[in-house]
Amino acid sequence: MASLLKELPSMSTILSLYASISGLSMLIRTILNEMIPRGMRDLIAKNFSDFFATYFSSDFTFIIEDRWQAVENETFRAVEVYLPTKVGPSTKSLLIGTNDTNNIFAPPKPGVPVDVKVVDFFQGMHFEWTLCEKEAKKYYHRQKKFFELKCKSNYREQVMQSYLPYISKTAAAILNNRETLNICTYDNEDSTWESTVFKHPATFDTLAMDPDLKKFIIEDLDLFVQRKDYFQSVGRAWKRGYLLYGPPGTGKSTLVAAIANYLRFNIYDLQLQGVRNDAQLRRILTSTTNRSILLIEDIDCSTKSSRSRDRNKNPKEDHDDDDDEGSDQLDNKLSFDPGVTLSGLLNFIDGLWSSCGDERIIIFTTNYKEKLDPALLRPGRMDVHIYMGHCTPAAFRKLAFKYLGIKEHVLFKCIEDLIQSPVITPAEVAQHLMKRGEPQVALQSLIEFISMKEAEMVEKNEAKKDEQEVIKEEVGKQDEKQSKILTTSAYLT
Ligand SMILES: Nc1ncnc2c1ncn2[C@@H]1O[C@H](COP(=O)(O)OP(=O)(O)OP(=O)(O)O)[C@@H](O)[C@H]1O
Repeated sequence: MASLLKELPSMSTILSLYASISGLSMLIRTILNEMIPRGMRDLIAKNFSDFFATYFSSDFTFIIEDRWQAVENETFRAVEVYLPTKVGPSTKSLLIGTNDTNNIFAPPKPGVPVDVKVVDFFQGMHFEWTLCEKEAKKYYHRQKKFFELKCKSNYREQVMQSYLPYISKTAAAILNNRETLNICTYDNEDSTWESTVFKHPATFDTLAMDPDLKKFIIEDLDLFVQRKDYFQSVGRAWKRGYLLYGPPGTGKSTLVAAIANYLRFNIYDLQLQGVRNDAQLRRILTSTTNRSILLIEDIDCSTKSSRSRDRNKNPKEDHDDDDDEGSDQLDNKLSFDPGVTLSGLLNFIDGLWSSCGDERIIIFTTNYKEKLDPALLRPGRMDVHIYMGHCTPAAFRKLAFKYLGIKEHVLFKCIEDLIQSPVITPAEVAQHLMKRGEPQVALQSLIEFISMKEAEMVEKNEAKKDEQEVIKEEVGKQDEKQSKILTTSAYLT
């Protein structure tokens, strides 16, 4: 111990060493202050402190689950779109595949496999992403997916303020420029939306319909996507409902395809028949993503009309129906499934659940608007009602150009005269124009078809007239009989 104390430097040596170090540091500081400008000095100091803070900072993990408070988590969706673009050499495996069933040569798209680390750099920060899966507690619940984002804990603020908004923006740009759209149908067994590539060639340009109506729809869609702030300021959900009605083959489905292609929105095609109850309907609807179209075709088959078909099966229901005839019947069960109500559906359209999700288009189609429940037609429910009617001369010219590549023909005048009255649908016109050979052959066959349909219609109308005459005569006879009875009873009293 004594020898150890002897080896220690003396107090005066320590003091003189301290004096020399502080003198040297003052000299260095003075030189640096003289030579390096203030801005540069601050930057160096900041980088030094950042480096030490990062180096000694502990790790932090963000968890981004696929659902957020009962709805789809848009942050999860954004990361799902963004992350495959960051798969680099440090990633150990890659998920690849394509859902383009129309094209077996379609190049596979990359995806992020479960439990594989993906590294990303943003503004000098280093991030590690992993997609994880959590087993469902019950066999009929779907597996939960979530992303883990690992970073230094002092990046937290920047992740929230800049990194995640940057990811959302990038994902939106990727989705906007995507080449293919998806159409999704609900798989009841797996309780998920199954998607497949949607490659419908219909556009507003190929759609044969009244030019003013077409212009109106395009302007309405443009206005809708531009008015996020407006919807917020008037306290309405950023949604737009379209009811397309008209006879079969007039282009309702084609218009839906044209809208999807125009807006670059995916389509969720929901068959209400398969939905068990309102709770499931809510789950299905809240698991659709933003910037999408919810399509429910033949909505009339889900309401009053189909229920009346079922009446024959259940006389008790028949009795119930008679009681509330003419009312909104909001709480009546839809016929195909006693668990789904129209009110459940309306709740999502303009009720409390309507605020779930942004930038949604809801489209109902029907061949029989008159059969729809009045509750569905009330102002404010479906914003725009669009009638898709029989083929007009303008629509015919559009189809002729589309199918035959001609703008004029000697037979056009004859066809235009024939279709002044609503006899033929665009689908029927298209069917004839698709015939192989010279345009003359196709147009001739179309003329014959329209003439035949017109003759059929005249015949039907005549038959109807005759029937009405007979009924009128019958009613007249009944009235006469009744008045005789009344006169007799008046005499008797
Ligand atoms: N207005 C139209 N413009 C262009 N093509 C049309 C039009 N209407 C119908 N067609 C053609 O007819 C076919 C059937 O049309 P579509 O399925 O869109 O009719 P729909 O009104 O939806 O019929 P449904 O009520 O039976 O579902 C389409 O494949 C399309 O090629």
